[in-house]
Amino acid sequence: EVQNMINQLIPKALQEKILSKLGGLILMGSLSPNVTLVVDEYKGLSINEIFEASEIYLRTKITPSIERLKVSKVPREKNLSVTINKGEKIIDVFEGIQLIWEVICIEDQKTSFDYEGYFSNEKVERKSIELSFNRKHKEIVLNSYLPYVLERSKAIKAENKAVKLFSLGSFSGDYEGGPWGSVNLDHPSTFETLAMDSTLKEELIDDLDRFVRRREFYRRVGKAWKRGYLLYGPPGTGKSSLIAAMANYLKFHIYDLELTCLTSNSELKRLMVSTANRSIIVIEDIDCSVELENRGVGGYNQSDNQLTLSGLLNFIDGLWSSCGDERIVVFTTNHKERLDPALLRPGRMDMHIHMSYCTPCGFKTLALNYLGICNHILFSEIGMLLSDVEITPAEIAEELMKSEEADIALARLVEFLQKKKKAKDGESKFEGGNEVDEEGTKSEETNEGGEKKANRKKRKAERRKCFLQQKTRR
Ligand SMILES: Nc1ncnc2c1ncn2[C@@H]1O[C@H](COP(=O)(O)OP(=O)(O)OP(=O)(O)O)[C@@H](O)[C@H]1O
Repeated sequence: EVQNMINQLIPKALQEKILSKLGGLILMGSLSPNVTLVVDEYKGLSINEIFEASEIYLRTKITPSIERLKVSKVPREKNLSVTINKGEKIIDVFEGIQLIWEVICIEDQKTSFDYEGYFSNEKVERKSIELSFNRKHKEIVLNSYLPYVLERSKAIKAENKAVKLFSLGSFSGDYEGGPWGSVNLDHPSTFETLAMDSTLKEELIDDLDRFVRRREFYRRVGKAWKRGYLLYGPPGTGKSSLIAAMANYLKFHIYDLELTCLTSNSELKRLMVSTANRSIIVIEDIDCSVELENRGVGGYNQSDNQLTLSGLLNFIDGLWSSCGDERIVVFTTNHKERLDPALLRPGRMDMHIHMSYCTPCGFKTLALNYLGICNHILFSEIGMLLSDVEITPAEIAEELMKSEEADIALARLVEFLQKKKKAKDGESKFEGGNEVDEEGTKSEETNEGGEKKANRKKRKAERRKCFLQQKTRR
């Protein structure tokens, strides 16, 4: 009754003010046993992170009894967003404590003056979320429950995030990524579909998991929160597919850093600082991207007017990596043996990952991906042939795509592998007779392949540059 009288006589806002002035000491017992936290949408001009997190968290707590929901979708977001409407209440339980959430919307008048001094009143909606619970649980709510809501919302956000591929020159029309243009990645590659050594795959997944959960560790030991991977192996063994699988697994955006588009360290720095946290910076074909070796490797030439390997490495290890969080850098190469020792030095790239020719185990993953089968009478023959010849997963994938019938596709694959084996047997006989000559020819072939690739990359870079220039002119 006393409580009712107080409620009738003193407005709620005034009650709260008195309570806070008295430190809540005197009237606490006689007033409501509940306390309400008001979470406004904005704090000044900035969005209130707790509001944002609560909204996301409450989406997962929607029950069938809720009558009014709001649904929306923003451009480029994959999923619809369903939230509770104003006035609706949601009950949550945390460590046995009952918590009541309510969405509140208050219409307000906003007075503004235009440049001629006329003022106008416009109606604005102020949104807030209220959280009520028994006041004796205040400490638990503030110290455990709200941090939990923040953590959960972060995870939910990450799950729903559309992974993007940022590159120089592939503009989607928006400039949110600064000099980078972006498209949704939509690459279907995942660790499940990736044909690679299963132990290595597990090691890599563990490494990534450890990396993302060690924010405190990196802070404690004073290391920038970044990880470097070097992927090496012949073309078509899945290096790009692995990068896509990593991005899909972590929900990190990819920045495809094409070094051949750049001319100086300062340009590189500008691009690197405009990359976002929780992203993977990819530098493909580092051995033939730019002639870094001729540009002052090892720190002799630190000029900002040139692009140097030392400039790149110093920046990755130095200032840039400490400007942000959760950075992953991936270098790929088809020729690890051609890399500058500075890149291979211990501590530079945390993990060297060899993407090999297709193994019998990798083949089983591909057969499951492409034909939907886990076993077949031809598997053992294919396994034996694969141990004899060097075939990339890309080649196997191409063969498996030639028929939807597993029997036909596998029979064709056997034929294909047998042909390869015959060719290889013939080659090795030939090699036996002309050992010295062949070695020379072989290394020339490899060099030629490398040069061809370098030329291809140069042409691609030229095209990108042209595109960028046109874009700037427009
Ligand atoms: N290990 C793999 N697992 C599953 N599919 C693969 C694998 N390797 C290659 N493929 C298939 O072959 C295609 C080409 O492979 P990918 O581009 O990933 O190879 P890469 O090693 O990056 O080649 P490059 O060195 O020429 O860039 C992929 O789109 C995929 O379909």
